[in-house]
This record gives sequence, C-alpha cells and structure tokens, in this order.
Amino acid sequence: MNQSIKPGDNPDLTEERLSGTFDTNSMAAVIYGSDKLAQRRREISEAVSRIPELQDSKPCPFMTREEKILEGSRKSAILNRLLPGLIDLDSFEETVFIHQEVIGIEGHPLALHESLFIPPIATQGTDEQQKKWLGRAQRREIIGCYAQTELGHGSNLRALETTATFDISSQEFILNSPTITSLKWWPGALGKSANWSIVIANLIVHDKNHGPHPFMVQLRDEKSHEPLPGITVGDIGPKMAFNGADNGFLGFENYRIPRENMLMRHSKVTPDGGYIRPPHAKIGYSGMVRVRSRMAAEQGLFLAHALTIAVRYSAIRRQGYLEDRSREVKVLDYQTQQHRLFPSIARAYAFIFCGFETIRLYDQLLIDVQNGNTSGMADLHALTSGLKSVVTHQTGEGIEQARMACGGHGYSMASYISEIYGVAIGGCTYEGENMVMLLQLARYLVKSIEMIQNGKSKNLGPMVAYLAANESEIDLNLGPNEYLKVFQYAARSQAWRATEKFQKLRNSGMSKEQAWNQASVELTRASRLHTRLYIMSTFINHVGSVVDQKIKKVLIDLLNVHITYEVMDIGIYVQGLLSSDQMDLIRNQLYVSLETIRPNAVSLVDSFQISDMQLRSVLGRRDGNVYENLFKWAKSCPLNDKDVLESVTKYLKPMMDKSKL
Ligand SMILES: CCCCCCCCCC/C=C\CCCCC/C=C/C(=O)SCCNC(=O)CCNC(=O)[C@H](O)C(C)(C)COP(=O)(O)OP(=O)(O)OC[C@H]1O[C@@H](n2cnc3c(N)ncnc32)[C@H](O)[C@@H]1OP(=O)(O)O
Ligand SMILES: Cc1cc2nc3c(=O)[nH]c(=O)nc-3n(C[C@H](O)[C@H](O)[C@H](O)COP(=O)(O)OP(=O)(O)OC[C@H]3O[C@@H](n4cnc5c(N)ncnc54)[C@H](O)[C@@H]3O)c2cc1C
Repeated sequence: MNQSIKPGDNPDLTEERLSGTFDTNSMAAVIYGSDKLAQRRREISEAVSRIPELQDSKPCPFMTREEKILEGSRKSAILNRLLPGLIDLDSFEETVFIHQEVIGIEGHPLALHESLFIPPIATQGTDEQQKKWLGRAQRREIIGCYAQTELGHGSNLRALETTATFDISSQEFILNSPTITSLKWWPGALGKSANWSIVIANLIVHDKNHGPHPFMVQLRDEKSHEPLPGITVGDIGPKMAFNGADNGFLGFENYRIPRENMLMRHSKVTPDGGYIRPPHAKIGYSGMVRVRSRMAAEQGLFLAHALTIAVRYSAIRRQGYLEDRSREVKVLDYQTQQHRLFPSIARAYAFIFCGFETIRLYDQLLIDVQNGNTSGMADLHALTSGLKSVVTHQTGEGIEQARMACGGHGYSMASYISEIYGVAIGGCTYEGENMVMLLQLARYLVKSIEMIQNGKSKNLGPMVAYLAANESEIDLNLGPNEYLKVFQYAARSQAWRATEKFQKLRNSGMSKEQAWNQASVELTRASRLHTRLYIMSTFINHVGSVVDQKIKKVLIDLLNVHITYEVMDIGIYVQGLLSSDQMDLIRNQLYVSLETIRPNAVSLVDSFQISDMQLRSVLGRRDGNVYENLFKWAKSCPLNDKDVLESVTKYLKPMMDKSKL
C-alpha cells in the first residue's frame, strides 16, 4: 500500500500509487534503518507542519540573500526554543532532519555548528575542554564554525599559513595570518553569524612547526557581536547556491588565546613548551573523515529529492502518443525517460544504504580511537575519500538528468531542482576536492597491489582482497554475484594497469611525484571503479538482508536496474572479459528491468517520504496538482506585484517612444 494517497490528488498520480506492489512505510523503514527511525521522521514532519511560525514566509526563490539569512536565523532561534519538545536532543540525525525540514537545503547560520564545530570539541577536546565548551555549544549559547581552508590553500593542508605560536611567558598562543593568501576563506557561518570557531593553524613551539592543529578561538564579543581586536572577519559574497549560509573570511593579527584553547585530547603542548605527539599523525584530520563518512547518505538524499520531483512530475506530465492516439501518454512511459531516471533511483537507494554503513563504520572507529586503537584509520580514510568523490559526482549527474527530464518546467526555480543541484555539487569540492580525494584512495590501492607483488596478499583487508584474484571467465547465467565478478574484473584490471603505469614511469628514472602525476588519470579511474564496486557490493548485501518479501522483491528489481546499468556504463573496462553477445544480453536485461520497475517508480520515490515543506517544489508536490500551483507560484512572483515596472517607464518606454517615426 502506498501511504501517500489522499482525496483530491491528481488522478494520474493516484493511479501510479495504486499500481505499487509494496507498503511505502515498510520501504521507508528499510531506507532509514528501522521502522522507529522512519516513524520519527514522519512524526517530526507532522509536528512541524502544525507550527505556523516555522512555515516559510515566502518561497525561497523569491528571497534575496539577506532575506534567506534572516529567515534561517529566525527559524533557528524558534527551533532552539521548541527543539526539546520536538526531537531527541541527543540524536544528531533528528537535529539535522528537523533543520532541513524547517529551513531547507540552502544553508543557515547553524548548519556547520552541529556538523563541524561540536564534533571536534567532542572528539578532540580533553574532558576539561568538553566541560567548558560542549554544553555551551549544545545549548547554543555560542555559535561556531570550522575555519581551515585559506584563500590560497585548501586541498593541501600542509601548506596552510595561519600560525599559532606558543608564548611560554604568557602561556598563550599568538595567532597570525602572515599574508593575504593565509586568510581563512570559505568557512560556513563565519561571515556574520558565528562568534567562536575551531581554527586550524600551524602549531609553532620553540620555532618548530608541528603542522596543522585545532584551536578554539573566540571571534566576536559575546555581548556586542563585534569582531574582537586582532580579528578581521566578513562574508565572502554570493555563491552558486547555498546562499542561506554566510561563508566567510577571517584574518588574525597577533591575536592571543590561552594555552588551554588548543584541543588537546590527542596532541598536547605542556606549560614548559613540550610537545606530545598524537597516537596517529593524521588524527587531527578525523573531523573531515567524519563529515565525509556522512556524505554518501546526505548526497543520496539530495538525489532522492530531485528524483521525487522528476518521477512524480513525469507521472502527471502528458506529452505525445504511444499506441492510443486519443490521449497523450505520461512521459514516464517513454523508455528514454525511464532510462534517464530509474538507474538514478537505484543509485539513490544504493548511496543511502552504503552511507548508513559508512556512518556505522565511523562510529566504530571513533570508539576504537578513543580506546587507543588507530589501526582502522587508513582504511576508513581511503574508503570515505573514494565514496565522497564518486557519490557527489554521480549525484550531480543524476540531479541534472532529473532536471532535464522535467523539460522546460525543470529549468524554472519552481521545480527547485537547480538549487538542489547547486547545493549537492558543492560536495564535489568541500571536504576535499574530488580528484584530490580519489588520489588519496589510489595511494591505498597502489600500496595494496605492491603487497600482492611482494607476496603478502594474505595481509590485504577484505575491501581490497579482490585485487589478488584471477578471474578471466564469467558464466553469464547472470545473478548479482556474477555482475559483482564482472565489476571486480574491471576494478582489478584498472588498478593493476594504473599501478603498473606508475611503476614503469618510476623505473624509467622519473621522480615519484612526476610518475604519480603522469599516471594520475589512470589512478583516479581505478579509484572510481573500486568505489563503484564497493557501492554495488553493499547494495547486494543490503538487499540480501531484507526480510519483508514484498519489499525484497522490489529491491531485487531495483538492484537489477543498478547492476545492469553499471556494467553497461563501464563496458570499456570489461571488453577483455565479456563478448559482444554477453554485452547484448546485459543491455536487454537492463531494458527488461526498466519495464519491471515502472509500476513501482512513484512508490519508490514516495518511500523517501520527503514532505512538501522540505521539497519546496511545485513540480514535485505530493498531490501532483502541478499546473494550478505553477500558475499561483508565477502570480506570486514579486515582479508581478505591479503591471508596469520602472524598467519600462524609465528606459524601455522612452526608447520605444524615441524610436517611433
Ligand atoms: C543544525 C544541524 C544542521 C546540520 C546540517 C547538515 C546539513 C546537511 C546538508 C549539508 C549541505 C551542505 C553543507 C555544506 C557544508 C560544507 C562543509 C565543508 C567543510 C569543509 O570543506 S572543511 C575543509 C575540508 N578540507 C579538506 O578536506 C582538505 C583536503 N585535504 C586533505 O584532507 C589533506 O591535505 C590530504 C589528505 C589530501 C593530504 O594530507 P597530507 O597531510 O599532505 O597527507 P599525504 O602526504 O597526502 O598522506 C600521508 C599519509 O596520511 C594518510 N592520510 C591522510 N589523511 C588521512 C586521514 N584523514 N586519516 C588517515 N590517514 C590519512 C594518507 O593516506 C597517507 O598514507 P600513506 O603514506 O599513503 O600510507
Ligand atoms: C560550499 C562550500 C562550503 C565550504 N565550507 C568550508 C568550511 O566550512 N570550512 C572550511 O575550512 N572550508 C570550507 N570549504 C572549502 C573547501 O573545503 C575547499 O574549497 C576544498 O577543500 C577544495 O580546496 P581548494 O578550494 O583549495 O581547491 P584547489 O585545491 O585549489 O582545487 C583546484 C583544482 O586543483 C586540483 N588539485 C589540487 N591539488 C591537486 C593535487 N594534489 N593533484 C591533482 N589535482 C589537484 C583540484 O582537483 C581542482 O581541480 C567550503 C567550500 C565550499 C564550496
């Protein structure tokens, strides 16, 4: 049963919902991990919809940037008062969810507070530091951000220029931005809202640079909100999207903070200027790993937003004819439309499934690290580096296809897809530019192959064990596991090809860095294939674990769309393995899978259970009553407040008058 059916809905959409073969609440439970979690999302949406002061004052596309920031702040403040009665305050998921529900995806002054400011205090601060700041931050007595990137440096953290020099005599660190390129640039909420920040600066003790470390830094006076002396701070200006957030710049001039403001759970500076190393050199980067580990699920949901809009709209949009010339068909019936949208539905499910898995892996790693075991850090760094890169890229592609699938109306801000696209593709850049992160994973793949070459295959972790296999024939009595083998073949041969290229260049006398650079396109290809293999195998495992048979059946259908599409998409890498007859077979299986999934397409996107409030799309409305609401939306555009604008009276009219003969 599809739980979205209501009286007064567009009959085309109701027809789609009636053709679904499964219960959308049960599917939501599988998507979000449990019936309880899915149920909590519905309860929160429902509760929020009944609170008038949390509703949008006008559609976001009609707001200026200043209005967006004001609206985000207004709602954040109301939420802070109401949160205790609405959500479990200890749940990060519920906190994120309610903010997205109420404020949306365009960012807001507290967007970074929960995800990048509080976690480093909680994981890298000592017990005393947590006692001092955590409660204040959680109550939102202070608003924080995360200032790492600089005007001249982002990807390469080793080149950061901001310094924190220890002054033994005063027991203080002195922060400085020695050059224009050392200004912090980009941190969200820094521009106008935050009064505190985690600042990443090079720790200098006794003239020795110990590299980037995190510091708690007060930026603005807690009473007046004016920048404190020694601080230069402001907003960096409008962005491609995400304009509800005030990304900012920040400079320091001999700005002093107490020694106790360096986050010292792992690295320490003692009062006499001694430096105690962390248990793992990159432990200070763990805040980034945390955010990356959450990005697959987050991005999967961005894709889910765009697909909810495009699939629902495709079910009410009629254009052209198939056999029956008496009525135009739903565009969702065209194979091209299905090919454009259904593999993306499968990807959205796959990203969310493997996203929740990486969140679980991170949480486990955190426990291990707190217990002094850092051995899992390299694996998770490699995995999340690849995953954030592949998922953000494919999400961007999927959202853009969703926009095009909506024809002209997809281009209107009424669809809201352009905003979803703009926000989502920010993910290709933030938390590590995609190419840079793919190359981090490639280091791990190359090292794994070198282990095989050195006869140490048995030391390989489970995620890279396939690199040592030797599959050269596939029995195409195709089930998911055979597809997995095809993908393993592709990922393995590309990883070996890239590694051998790198090694050959090295053996020719080239420096390690030059050889790496000249092999880097091949290396990034290897990283993508490895990651896509991981996504596919997680999807297969997840579907295998589903108990409800009706849900399992439709997820198997979706998995078939995924595996056939993915293998067709990497055809060039499997030419040595699959014959052209086998490729034809897979292609036909894909077409059959598209037909099989067709009756469930609307129910599959309904199962994401994204409310109208959160979706903010006229095209994607749950009730499917698009045309009358598009007309209402257009009429409410501020340009239509007057019939004759100043642009006409001041310029166009005089121009036309002058042009009259
Ligand atoms: C109120 C609630 C609201 C909540 C809102 C949520 C809303 C959700 C919707 C969100 C929508 C929009 C939000 C937008 C938010 C945007 C926030 C963005 C923030 C940022 O971008 S912060 C800045 C991020 N910056 C980066 O990521 C920089 C990338 N660069 C690096 O990480 C590093 O420089 C590097 C890893 C590329 C290289 O580091 P380097 O020190 O030079 O090391 P290498 O020499 O390359 O490698 C040496 C070895 O170290 C290993 N290594 C590297 N990193 C790690 C690690 N993290 N862990 C373990 N090991 C690591 C590396 O593998 C090498 O190992 P090897 O020698 O090969 O064995
Ligand atoms: C929406 C948004 C929000 C952000 N929020 C924050 C925040 O809250 N806090 C914060 O500190 N930062 C934030 N950032 C900054 C972000 O983390 C950086 O922009 C990001 O890490 C990329 O760094 P960069 O801008 O220096 O890119 P660059 O490194 O200059 O990238 C430019 C090009 O160079 C290539 N390149 C760079 N190095 C290499 C290499 N070694 N090998 C091959 N190619 C390379 C890249 O692939 C890319 O094509 C945000 C950015 C955005 C877009």
